[in-house]
Order: sequence, then structure tokens, then C-alpha cells
Amino acid sequence: MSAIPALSVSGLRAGYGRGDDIVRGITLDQAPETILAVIGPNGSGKSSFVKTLAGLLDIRQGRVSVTGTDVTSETPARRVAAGMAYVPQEANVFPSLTIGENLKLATEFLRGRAGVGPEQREKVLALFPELGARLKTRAGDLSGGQRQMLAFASALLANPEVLLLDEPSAGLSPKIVGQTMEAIVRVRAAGVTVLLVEQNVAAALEIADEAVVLVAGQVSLRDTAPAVRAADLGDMFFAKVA
Ligand SMILES: Nc1ncnc2c1ncn2[C@@H]1O[C@H](COP(=O)(O)OP(=O)(O)OP(=O)(O)O)[C@@H](O)[C@H]1O
Repeated sequence: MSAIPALSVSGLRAGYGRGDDIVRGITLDQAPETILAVIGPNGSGKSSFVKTLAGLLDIRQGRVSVTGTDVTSETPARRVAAGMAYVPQEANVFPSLTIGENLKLATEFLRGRAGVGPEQREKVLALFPELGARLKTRAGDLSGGQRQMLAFASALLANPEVLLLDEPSAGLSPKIVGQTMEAIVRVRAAGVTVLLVEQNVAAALEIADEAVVLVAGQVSLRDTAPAVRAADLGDMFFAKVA
């Protein structure tokens, strides 16, 4: 691994309200410009983990850093300013606004973040040419796959080091899942580090460099994507955890 991980998480614990911890002591480093897939059974805490990284769930214990900057106590907005962008699973675009308006709004609150502006907009539109051709189309009129591209593009306008994606394939047809995964590969090629939470294990492992398997809020396996593909995930996904 190069000197500074793009994302560094240590001893992370988080939960909802007064409930038990859902994220139960996650530690991991992610090298720059890689795709790390986060997979695991339903309810294992994948979405909660990524929400905690984005600052939407209070950290009870542990630390999170982005390219060496500690963001543990930062608000979600300041995490974006520090280089971490997040695409939630749902409600990730404004359906009544056009593509152009969505992209404009995405940068509205980003003044001060280096590398945000017309040049970044050009770079992002070059990654998603189908968006640039349809700037006046309402986001609500886009297909599921196109909407996902718009959500990625909006997040990338912040010029992030790390892009957090929560189940981008949810609800998409197999063909569109493939196109979405290809788009994620283009994002990595553009120099962005991607943490990809996915239910679609096969699709995620196809494009990931490494993967972690979360079970009951803990890392039960961390390895290269091919090694995780070869592992007996059934045992891990369905084992009873105390
Ligand atoms: N808003 C919430 N309030 C309280 N508990 C929640 C909330 N959201 C999730 N949980 C609980 O946290 C646990 C983990 O859920 P989470 O959605 O993070 O898992 P997941 O691995 O992403 O699951 P899935 O693959 O089904 O989306 C579950 O027990 C769930 O009931």
C-alpha cells in the first residue's frame, strides 16, 4: 500500500439512537484509486457502515480519515469538503429538476473545496457523455440506470478522493447493472477511490480490486476480489453469529 491510504477506518462503532451497536469495530485501510467492495448478508450493517463514513450516523467509537485527514468529528458537509462524497441508495437526485439543474445544485454548497468548478464539470461530463447530451431532461424522466449516472456525476463534481456508493445496482436490470459497473470502473480510472456497498456480489466482485465481507457489523473476511470470489461465502453469509 502507498504511504497514505485514501480511506482509513479504525475501530469504528456506530448505531441508531439508544440501540445496540450495528457497526461493531470495523478497521480497514483502502489504497488510493482502488475499488473496495463491501458485501455481506441482509442486515449485516453495510448501509449503516457507509452512512457512518458519510457522517449520517454518529460515531460511538473509532476514527475515520480521508487521505490522512481525520474527519471523525466532522459534519457530512465538511466530509465532502475533505474529499469524501456519498451517493445514497435512494433519493439521490432531484426528480423535478433537469440534469443541468441537478448538476448546478450539486456544486452550490461546495465553495472552498479545491478543484470544484467548470473544469471539473467538463471532466465529469466527459465520463458520462449521455448526461451532457440531455441537460434539459428532467431527472424524473430518466431510466433507473441514467438516474444512477446523474447521482454519480453530481457526487463527482465535488472532486472527491473517495466516493462512497450504497448499492448502486438496486432495482436495475442485469444489462443496466453491467453498464453501471462499467461507469464505476471509469470513475476509478479517473483517479477516484471507490467504496462500493453491493447486494449484487457477482457484479461487485467483477470490478473490485479487493472486498470485505461484513457479518453482523464486523469484517469477517478481507481479501482480493478473486480470493473472495473463491471463498465459501454461503457459509459466511448464513452462519449464525453470536
Ligand atoms: N434507521 C434505522 N433505525 C434503527 N435501526 C436501523 C435503521 N436502519 C437500519 N437499522 C438496523 O441496522 C441493521 C443493519 O441494517 P443495514 O441496512 O445497515 O444492513 P445492510 O447490510 O445494508 O442490509 P441490506 O443489504 O438489507 O440493505 C439492521 O438490523 C437494521 O434493522
